[in-house]
Amino acid sequence: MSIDGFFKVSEEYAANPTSNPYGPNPADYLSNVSNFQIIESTLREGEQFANAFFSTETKIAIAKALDEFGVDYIELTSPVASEQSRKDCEAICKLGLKSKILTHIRCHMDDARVAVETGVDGVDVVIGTSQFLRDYSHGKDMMYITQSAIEVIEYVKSKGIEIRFSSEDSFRSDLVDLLNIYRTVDKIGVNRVGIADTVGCANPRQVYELVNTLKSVVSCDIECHFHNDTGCAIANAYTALEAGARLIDVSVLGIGERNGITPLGGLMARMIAADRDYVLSKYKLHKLRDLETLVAESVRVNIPFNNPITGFCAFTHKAGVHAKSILADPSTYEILSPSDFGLTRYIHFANRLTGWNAIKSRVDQLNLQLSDQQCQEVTAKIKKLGDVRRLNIDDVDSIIKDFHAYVTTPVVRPIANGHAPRIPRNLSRLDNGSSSRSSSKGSSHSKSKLR
Ligand SMILES: CC(=O)SCCNC(=O)CCNC(=O)[C@H](O)C(C)(C)COP(=O)(O)OP(=O)(O)OC[C@H]1O[C@@H](n2cnc3c(N)ncnc32)[C@H](O)[C@@H]1OP(=O)(O)O
Ligand SMILES: O=C(O)CCC(=O)C(=O)O
Ligand SMILES: [Zn+2]
Repeated sequence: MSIDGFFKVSEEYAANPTSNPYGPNPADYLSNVSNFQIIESTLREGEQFANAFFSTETKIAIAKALDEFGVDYIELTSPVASEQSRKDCEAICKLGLKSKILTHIRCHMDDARVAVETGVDGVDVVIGTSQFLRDYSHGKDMMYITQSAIEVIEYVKSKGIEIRFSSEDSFRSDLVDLLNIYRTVDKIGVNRVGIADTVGCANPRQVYELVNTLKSVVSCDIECHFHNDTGCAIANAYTALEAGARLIDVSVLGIGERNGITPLGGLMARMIAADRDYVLSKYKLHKLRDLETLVAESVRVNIPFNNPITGFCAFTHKAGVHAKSILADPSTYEILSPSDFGLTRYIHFANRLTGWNAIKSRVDQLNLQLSDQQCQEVTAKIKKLGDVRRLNIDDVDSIIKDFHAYVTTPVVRPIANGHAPRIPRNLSRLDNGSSSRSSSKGSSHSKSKLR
């Protein structure tokens, strides 16, 4: 069965090699992988990140940057959280952004009354439905939850703005309870229902099943919110879209409660691999790095080294086998193209894992002429020094230049006959690893010559 499936996909791809084998499966009619929207919650969930404090000016700067990036919705902290939160919400509503502005409230009329007065385009209502939260958060039963949901939803709808109802801790809630309340709120006309993996316990299979089941019960859009406690937040978001959810909650760098939620950049990476045209048509990916830098600085963290897309080594190739192929065709070892994000690809050649193809490329960049065999010889010298210590570009360039000078200088050079060639002293010094020419200047990265 799975072997049949494998051959089928392969044949399709072989027949049309421009199609994307990692993209949405056309046979999956439920999938919204090519039709998703983003609810950007840096200014709500992100404000719940332990290190976050957003001044009004910072909130406005972030909201504008998110709008320029092209997110569909911007979700803001509840206006009842504090007086300044309410004023900031009003101020952001007055910016006239293209993204729709939402605020996030508890399922309570007091919160709803304040929210609708702020000028938001919509209200995201949430209430815990798991036994944990029913016992220890608000202490209400499902009957009470349903009645207050109906009251809040009808009130917000009467104000002519969007309303979403979400169950907090959905994956630890009783399925029958969940489907009953979602069916009820769908009938009274919510714009969206939300599923929230509040504690980050869900795995992709569970996500697929819950979204798929909910899809058969409601006619409105489904939004999903995934915490990343067990590292599944991006995979769960993608799977939710495959199962028919339409909207995903994200924050810049994934900031939020504990270790946060699905990150905007990581989701972009996942989605562009699936449907590049759709993602490029909607989102200004060249702005991602500046957006992440803005948020990282305001919450005083670094962008992680292994961040999708913007991590410092996200487009750096090192091993000789990889470098050779990348130089010939970047698709060999890249599923994402750095140029889609306004970024550059690097080949890291100053190390002992390098190969002669990468070194030949460096020789060309230095405008030197060495034969393939000479490149192999100089690569061996680089590896020798790389066995002894960490290298940088200056080390490699010196070895190459010295070798080049040696092989191109017309001096008498005894070769072969069982005798070792006479090596200039400086190269010999480098070979035994005692060079005093190591420089702290320059990184050990070189721009890929191709592209
Ligand atoms: C999973 C999530 O991230 S949900 C979003 C979380 N967001 C926030 O908490 C926003 C920031 N929060 C705040 O500023 C404050 O918690 C406030 C203003 C909302 C409430 O503050 P306080 O009244 O001092 O209550 P406190 O925070 O101690 O407790 C939460 C209260 O909300 C109630 N509550 C919790 N969830 C809900 C809900 N979904 N719907 C209605 N009421 C709720 C609890 O019963 C509790 O009220 P109680 O003390 O009368 O029992
Ligand atoms: O409103 C929602 O859907 C999600 C609320 C939240 O942050 C969570 O449950 O983790
Ligand atoms: Zn959350």
